[in-house]
Order: sequence, then structure tokens, then C-alpha cells
Amino acid sequence: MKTTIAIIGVGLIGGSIALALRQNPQVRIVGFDVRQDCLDKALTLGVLHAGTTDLQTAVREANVIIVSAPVEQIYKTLDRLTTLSLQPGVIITDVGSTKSGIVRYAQERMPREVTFIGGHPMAGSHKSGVEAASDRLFENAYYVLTPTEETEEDQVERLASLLSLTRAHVVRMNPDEHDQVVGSVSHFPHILASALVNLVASYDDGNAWHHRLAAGGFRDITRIASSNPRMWRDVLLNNRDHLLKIAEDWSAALNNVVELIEERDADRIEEFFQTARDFREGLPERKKGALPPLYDLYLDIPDHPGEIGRITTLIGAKEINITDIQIRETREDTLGVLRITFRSQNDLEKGEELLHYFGYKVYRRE
Ligand SMILES: NC(=O)c1ccc[n+]([C@@H]2O[C@H](COP(=O)([O-])OP(=O)(O)OC[C@H]3O[C@@H](n4cnc5c(N)ncnc54)[C@H](O)[C@@H]3O)[C@@H](O)[C@H]2O)c1
Ligand SMILES: O=C(O)C(=O)C[C@]1(C(=O)O)C=C[C@@H](O)C=C1
Repeated sequence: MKTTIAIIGVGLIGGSIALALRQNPQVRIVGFDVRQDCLDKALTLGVLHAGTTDLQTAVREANVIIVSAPVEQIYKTLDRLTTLSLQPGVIITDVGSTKSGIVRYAQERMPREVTFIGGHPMAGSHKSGVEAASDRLFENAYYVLTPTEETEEDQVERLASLLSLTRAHVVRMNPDEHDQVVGSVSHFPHILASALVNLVASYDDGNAWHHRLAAGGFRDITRIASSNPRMWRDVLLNNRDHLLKIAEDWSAALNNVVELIEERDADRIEEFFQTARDFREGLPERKKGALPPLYDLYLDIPDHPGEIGRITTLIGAKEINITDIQIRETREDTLGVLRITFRSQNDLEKGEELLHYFGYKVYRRE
């Protein structure tokens, strides 16, 4: 029997879930978005079977409704869903980056015949929109579900079994515990990355060497500062209490380091870095499959006519397959950053070696 899934908000996350679920031929995906252009793109990319800007049409036949809009819009969507005609036994879930507020809100409003189960796939990107969606975005990531004591077990199992098509590890957590943990490993790092970028930007106003010299380290730690500002505005406002506590702990931790520098305490400064390194090295690695960004290579190119042609000729001559090539930015009119997307890991490695051999400075990360 066919299962109909309604995806409410067909962007990066909604689109990625849709792509993963539609691999099962028994699944039919109907998308709803407030923007017709997002639906058009999703239909062109083969993400949806059907798309509509009418919420009632999207959810009428749905057995599972996945709300994948920005957090504030999740609340509004839940309100609207309570007024619409839904299938008996329907499961509604969301993908919001915060959980306590949303789960409480749903519990207070959803009628008995509807099961709401909070959800949060712990993978994503600083990119937005369905064009960045991938069927393997969640592969080997954790997908957190936050059922409550009242949630029927067979409904949780039904949803977990459906979501296993994303190849994520579906786990269960209490919503408040989720918000504390994710606050420290995801939300707070986004604050730090953006605060650091803003600090350097303010220095850069007086001395433009700051952005010119910003190299690998700065780029690595600030990638997530390129994320969608609206999304993160909602996340911070929704995880206020945990974030305020984490910010307090952070201030104390930073003050500790400042003291060590003031006291010129070489041993403890080294210990500080060693402790961080040990924990960082122990983090589980996500072994993903063909997620396209894994095959991206970035290289600085001189702004000479014919330079890109030379690079593609070198790559083509060695029969290395590329799927995309893009000029990312131009620095100081002398250097540009070229992103080359290779078809496979093997192609990427061969391309990297070749370009390095010909004297190009190549990076795996932007
Ligand atoms: N980006 C990430 O890394 C990430 C990871 C996990 C979870 N999330 C969560 O997923 C959700 C979506 O994030 P995203 O990165 O996919 O954003 P996105 O901007 O790529 O997509 C959001 C989509 O929702 C649509 N939308 C906006 N308001 C809507 C409404 N009222 N009803 C229906 N659709 C609406 C937008 O038009 C857009 O197509 C957010 O709640 C976010 O917290 C994001
Ligand atoms: O990879 C990124 O760019 C992300 O920020 C993904 C990330 C994260 O912080 O890890 C961001 C928000 C989510 O809710 C889940 C995952």
C-alpha cells in the first residue's frame, strides 16, 4: 500500500528527506511551500511527485506530515494543521533545530487522533534551498526523535522505520536534553563563528589585511557563519535559556585562557590545547557516501585569461571526471577561488595530486 508523505517547506532539509524517502517506490511525496519557485525547482529536480501552495491539498491524503520550515514557521504550520482535514492516524513530525518549545506547543494543541513526534536530523549545511538538497545528506548522521510519555510506541516505530530510509541512525531523546546538548554542539558554535567574523570585520574596517590574510584556520572555524541568518535568529530565540547558560560557561572558559596568557603559564596553555585536541580527535567521523560537497576541491587561481581553460584541459587530459566548476570569488583582482566538483573520491584525489603537481594551491575545504 502506498504511503503519502507531505513535506511542508521544500528547502535543504525537506528536499533532502523527500529525496531519501522517494527511493521507496511505495512512497508518494507531496510538497507544500509558501514559494511557488521553490516548488518549481523541486519538481524540476525530481524531489517531489506533486507540489502545491495550498496546505489543505498537500496534507489531505498524507499518512505522515513532515514540517521542514524555519522554526517560527513550524509553530504557525502546527496552528494551521489543527484547522485542516487530515487522515485518521496521521503522524506529524518536524525537523526544527530546537525541540522543547515545539513539542510543548504541539502537545497543547494537537487533537487526539493526531500523533505529533518532534524530530531533528543532526546534519545539514550552511547552504539553503532545495537546490542544495541531497538524498544522502543524513547518511550515518543521528536523527533525533523526541516522543513524550503519551506518544504511542507503534507510531514512534512507524516513523523511525520510515526515516531509516534516510540512512540516518534514528535515536530518541528528551526534548529538553536535546536542546541542552544541541545548544552546545551546534547552536552556540554558530554564535561563536558569526561573532568571530563580525569581530574580524570590524578590525578589517581599519586594516584590510585582515580579510586578505584570513586563510585556512579562519575559513575552517567560520564556515557556518555563512548559514541562513533567519534560520539562526529563530533557533537562538527558541533555545534562549540553554544558550544563556552556555554563554555564561563560555565566558568563564575564555577568562581562564586569558588568565593563562596573562600569567604566561606555558604548561597550562599547552595542556589547554592538548585537552581540546584529544576530545576533538575522539569525535566520531561521519562516513558519508556520495554527498557532493565531499568531492569539492578549491584552488586559488591567478586572474589570467585562459587560466580556467588550462586547468580543465589538464584535468581532461588525465580523464578525471568533473561534474561542476565555479568561480567563487575574486580577491584583490589578482586571485580567484575556483571550486571544482569531481564525480568521485578517486577523481578528487587524482585531480588534487595533478593540480598540486602543476603548482596550484588546492584545498579540500572552502
Ligand atoms: N540547515 C541545516 O543545517 C538544518 C539541519 C537540521 C535541521 N534544520 C531545520 O530545518 C528547518 C528548515 O531548514 P532548511 O535549512 O531546510 O531551510 P531552507 O531555507 O533551505 O528551507 C526552508 C523552506 O521552507 C519554506 N517556508 C518558509 N516558510 C514556510 C511556511 N510557513 N510554510 C511552508 N514552507 C515555508 C521556504 O520557502 C523554504 O523553501 C529549520 O527549522 C531548521 O532549523 C536545518
Ligand atoms: O553543517 C552545517 O553547516 C550545520 O550547521 C549543520 C547543523 C550543525 O550545527 O551541525 C546545523 C543545524 C542543525 O540543526 C543541524 C546540523
